[in-house]
Amino acid sequence: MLLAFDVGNTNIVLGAYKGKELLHFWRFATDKSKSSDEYGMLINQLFQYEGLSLKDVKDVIISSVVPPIMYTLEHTALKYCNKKAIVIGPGIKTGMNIKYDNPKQVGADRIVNAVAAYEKYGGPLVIVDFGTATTFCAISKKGEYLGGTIAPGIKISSEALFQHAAKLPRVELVKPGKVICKNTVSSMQSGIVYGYVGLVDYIVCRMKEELGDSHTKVIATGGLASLIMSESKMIDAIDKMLTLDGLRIIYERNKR
Ligand SMILES: Nc1ncnc2c1ncn2[C@@H]1O[C@H](COP(=O)(O)OP(=O)(O)O)[C@@H](O)[C@H]1O
Ligand SMILES: CC(C)(COP(=O)(O)O)[C@@H](O)C(=O)NCCC(=O)O
Ligand SMILES: [K+]
Repeated sequence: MLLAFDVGNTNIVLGAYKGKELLHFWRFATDKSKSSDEYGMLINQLFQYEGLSLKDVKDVIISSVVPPIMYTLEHTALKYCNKKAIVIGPGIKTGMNIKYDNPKQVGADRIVNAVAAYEKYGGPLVIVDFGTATTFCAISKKGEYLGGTIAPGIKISSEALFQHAAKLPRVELVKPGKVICKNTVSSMQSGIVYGYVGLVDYIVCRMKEELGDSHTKVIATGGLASLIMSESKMIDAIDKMLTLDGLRIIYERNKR
């Protein structure tokens, strides 16, 4: 069994693969104050609940955009799975040519998404990942990582709005159905959700123009993808498991 960790700034998504099959996945908070034993016990409990055993873990692979948690998670893998984790970074074969000024600067999650999406859908591609930040990545027809855009995430944008205005409450992220709204909550929901759809469609539209290929596919992933997809004119499909699948694919390319 392969244990794959996708460590984001808000959540860790953990997947257990048997070959190509995703047996189970779990999502828990990224908590820099948790110890390796606390993560070990958490994972052990999740495994037991599903009738799995940590003894069956053959390898561990980690993609992280949160450097300070890596020592802890690598230690968890060593102590509870008896494995040295494969960490996405220098020395790992991704099979993707990274055209960033400094390839080391690209978030590991963006590269992993790109590898999975190119393998599953082919290029050219735009990938939109709705996480703490919303990232847009462009992949060429021949599978090069060309670069992209980073925007503030939907949740943190809405938090900022309520934190900085005394009379604005925290609102649920849903579509209010109109943009001429007659109360504070709906007005904020309109600004956040429809405003965000505008952001996404504009960036994707420009990316397609820069790519210059009308066959460009647009794939969305991340927690809040479905909320935006339902209004967007530019997103072709949602693939919730993109990052975990990318980890599985990269693992296959680097098997020891
Ligand atoms: N299924 C979901 N429904 C609603 N909100 C979600 C869902 N999953 C994640 N979120 C929210 O979306 C934001 C981004 O989450 P996530 O995709 O896990 O980000 P990251 O990869 O940066 O950790 C978080 O604020 C999280 O609370
Ligand atoms: C842009 C990100 C913060 C997104 O992270 P997430 O929202 O998944 O937590 C992450 O990919 C990152 O830290 N990237 C490094 C900068 C870059 O990709 O250029
Ligand atoms: K992510």
